[in-house]
Amino acid sequence: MLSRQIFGAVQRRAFSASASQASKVAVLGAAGGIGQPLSLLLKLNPRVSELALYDIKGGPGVAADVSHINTKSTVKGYDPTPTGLKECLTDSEIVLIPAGVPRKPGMTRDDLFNTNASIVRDLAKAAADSAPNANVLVISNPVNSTVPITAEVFKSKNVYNPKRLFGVTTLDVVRASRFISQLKSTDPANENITVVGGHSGATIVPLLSQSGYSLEGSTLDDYVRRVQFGGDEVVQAKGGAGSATLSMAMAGARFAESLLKAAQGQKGVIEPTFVDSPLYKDRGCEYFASNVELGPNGVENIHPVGKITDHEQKLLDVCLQDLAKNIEKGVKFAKENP
Ligand SMILES: NC(=O)c1ccc[n+]([C@@H]2O[C@H](COP(=O)([O-])OP(=O)(O)OC[C@H]3O[C@@H](n4cnc5c(N)ncnc54)[C@H](O)[C@@H]3O)[C@@H](O)[C@H]2O)c1
Ligand SMILES: O=C(O)C[C@H](O)C(=O)O
Repeated sequence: MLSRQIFGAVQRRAFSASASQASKVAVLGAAGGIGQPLSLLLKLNPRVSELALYDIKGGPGVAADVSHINTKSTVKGYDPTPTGLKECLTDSEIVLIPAGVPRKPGMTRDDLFNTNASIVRDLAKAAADSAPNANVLVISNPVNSTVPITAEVFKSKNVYNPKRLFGVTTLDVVRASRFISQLKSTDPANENITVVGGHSGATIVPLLSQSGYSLEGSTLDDYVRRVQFGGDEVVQAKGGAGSATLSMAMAGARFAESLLKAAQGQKGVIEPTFVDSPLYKDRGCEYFASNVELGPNGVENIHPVGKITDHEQKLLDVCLQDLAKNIEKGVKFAKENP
């Protein structure tokens, strides 16, 4: 009885409000380090009515396990075949993609490109064919390049809708908020630090000044570095067994929840995300992460970066140079390897 009360309270805290609308959510890579806890969190979300789990290995097993949780949604695991993938994707409102290999110590996210680019390309092809109107949430790294790859695939099949493609950068904001709360002894739940740019190293630009903080000198440098290289902290600590999975699952579930809230009519839902953006196209960046208001059609309004300090401007200038190269690499790959 007590455990039911505790579970209910946790569930209500994690996902407020109930859903009236049917929402099928698919996870591609559902048996992985991120995929499993992400599937668990989605099963706890009352806004999800149907959970579709696909992996090249172990999808049905994860689905059987998660399906015993006593929430209303149905859960199905699909066989690792083209038909299984097609059925998993069909009628999905949201498709989350955490499929691909994670980093080991000493690797950059770009070092994952050779393996993950083709995995994401092939899953994007299947999504473009079977779920062309879904919101596609790319988690697989390097996000700065896998999002452009996904866009090129959708463009090649004439179904690209820039309002429905998202690189998931939520974890950067989660970290930036947590790390400032540790420095300032505040409640991290009340922190929401804006982070713009992309999702790797110097392309991750926290804008502390916009939350009224003014760290100086090495405290500022250390903070920025920790946000930019928070992923490496986890990769090091796991010592070869992968990268962030649990915090990422929370971040991915939060982003999916925000999209569902917006789709179900809630106004003013804002999340940071890496999208097709007008902000820095003139600097070679077709895609850029900033705060984005979500709506029933996906992207509703892309917020500009706004007022920043000279220090933040310098970080942004470095970011844009790296980001343009990462984006170009993804576009080139997709065009040369259709
Ligand atoms: N965006 C972010 O903030 C963020 C955060 C953490 C990790 N990541 C990235 O997410 C990816 C996954 O990380 P992980 O720790 O879950 O890795 P993992 O190896 O634990 O899991 C990956 C899963 O993908 C599956 N997979 C591989 N190819 C597939 C395909 N073609 N179709 C379907 N499934 C396939 C594997 O079988 C495996 O179950 C990595 O690229 C990692 O770098 C991104
Ligand atoms: O660091 C990684 O490789 C995984 C992820 O992008 C992260 O930020 O934790």
